Amino acid sequence: MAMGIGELWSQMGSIMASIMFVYAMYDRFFPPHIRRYALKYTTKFTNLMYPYIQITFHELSGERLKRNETYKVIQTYLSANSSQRVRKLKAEVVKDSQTPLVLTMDDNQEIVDEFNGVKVWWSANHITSQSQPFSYYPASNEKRFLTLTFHKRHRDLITTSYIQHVLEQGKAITLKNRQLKIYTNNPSNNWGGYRSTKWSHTTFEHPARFETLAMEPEKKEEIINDLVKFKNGKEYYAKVGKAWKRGYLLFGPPGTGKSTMISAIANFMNYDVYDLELTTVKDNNDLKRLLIETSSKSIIVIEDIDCSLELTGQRKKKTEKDNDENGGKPDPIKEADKEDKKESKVTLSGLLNFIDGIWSACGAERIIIFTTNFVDKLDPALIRRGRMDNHIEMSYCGYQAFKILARNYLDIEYHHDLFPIIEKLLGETNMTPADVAENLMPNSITEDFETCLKNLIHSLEIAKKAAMDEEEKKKAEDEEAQLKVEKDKQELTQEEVKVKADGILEKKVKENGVTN
Ligand SMILES: Nc1ncnc2c1ncn2[C@@H]1O[C@H](COP(=O)(O)OP(=O)(O)OP(=O)(O)O)[C@@H](O)[C@H]1O
Ligand SMILES: [Mg+2]
Repeated sequence: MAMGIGELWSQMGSIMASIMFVYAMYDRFFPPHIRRYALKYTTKFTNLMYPYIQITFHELSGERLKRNETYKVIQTYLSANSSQRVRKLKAEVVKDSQTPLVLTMDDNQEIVDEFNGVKVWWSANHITSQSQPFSYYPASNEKRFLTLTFHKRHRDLITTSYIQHVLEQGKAITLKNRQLKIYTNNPSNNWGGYRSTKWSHTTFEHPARFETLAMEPEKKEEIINDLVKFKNGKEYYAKVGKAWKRGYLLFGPPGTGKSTMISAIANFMNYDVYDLELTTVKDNNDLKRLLIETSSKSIIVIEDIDCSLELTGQRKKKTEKDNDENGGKPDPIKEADKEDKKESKVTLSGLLNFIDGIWSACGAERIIIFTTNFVDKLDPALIRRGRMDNHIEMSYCGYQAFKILARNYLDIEYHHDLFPIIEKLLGETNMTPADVAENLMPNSITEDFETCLKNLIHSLEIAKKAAMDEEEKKKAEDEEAQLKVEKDKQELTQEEVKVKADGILEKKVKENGVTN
């Protein structure tokens, strides 16, 4: 294109001026019907001569003049792609974004974009209207719009592929820049009030990332690959006819990083987190209503699923056993706990429906995560593959995990002489990453990293000794219990001999009649 769009406009301007002059003449000398006729044909003529097509995107649309999402998305695309080339920019504060100040092109500025070798021109404009319509937004009689200009021979390419490309890119940038949120459900009992909402939220700013998460590198890699596959799996899920969602079960002792892993996943995927507290959900119906109000690209988390509700078969059996241990009487503390949970009537089948019933089809690209300290307590139906697709064990700190913590907390990137001792001790005792991390933190600003490593060795030795003592105590208790069983058995045998002897005697008495 030899001629710039600005130059072209100035030429068009002089053509239009001549046309206006002719109109003015018409206005004076010709009646209205002739003028209308002339206008129709001059417009046709101009369109024939002008080889460009223009599309406008207005900032406000609809009867109530709501802000048009497409306008915002295009603005985001333009400011990310071409704002460096514009001289006059406008700074705008954007809500819920990591980059709150966004620079967009100012009025009457022009951006040239290229798509598949085809040039297009974007310009920002406004018109000032006289009347003041009703609007949700601060009073303004300026109507803003973006104009896209392109040659008519590229009409198909631009109206189908290019606009689609701009919207997709703009949305992706908006998502990437958005401020993540963490939601928690309000108790169902409080939903009725004026302007009450089912979820409350705040910004999610947890610093956990996969790089700082202490676990075996191969396992971490596997999880990351699984997440990437899920994120890019839109077509795959559509092809196999499955709802685009994935379930993760994180299990392991306290302090092994289950909650930290959830934050790392949220940051990695750029998803919001819905932290679902089941005990405050009244019934299955309310559970469905909560699900409907979650958005796509989110993680729904139920922490400590084994404690959330009486969802497990085993738990019920355990309660009965507890009562037996209590001489048949119910334990008052556990009874009070049960009373608290009675408020919630969410059932296992309600939860299963929530996860993969027809309700899970509303919205897409969602991850559901359960965490538990006791995986064996859970009902198999709840965690079967297909529901919880990926079972991840978060275990005690191994040597590889320790090296990540040493890098995080002490900036040790290389091998240290004390590492082999730590490696040996970690192999001999169970210490959670939370405890290892705690030991690696300097107790005062004067403590250097070597002292921190020695502190850890000291704690590991104490833990090892405590574990050995515990093991010996358990062994002694087991032996004692075994001895008791054998003694009881012996006593029982003597008793049996006595009963047998009594029986024989009785029989003889019966046979011989009353003895003298
Ligand atoms: N694998 C880990 N990598 C990095 N830091 C960890 C890891 N595990 C635990 N931590 C540290 O320990 C703290 C507690 O960990 P976290 O809350 O994730 O444990 P958890 O498994 O969720 O425990 P719980 O079962 O009690 O909920 C975290 O704030 C983090 O600093
Ligand atoms: Mg936790």
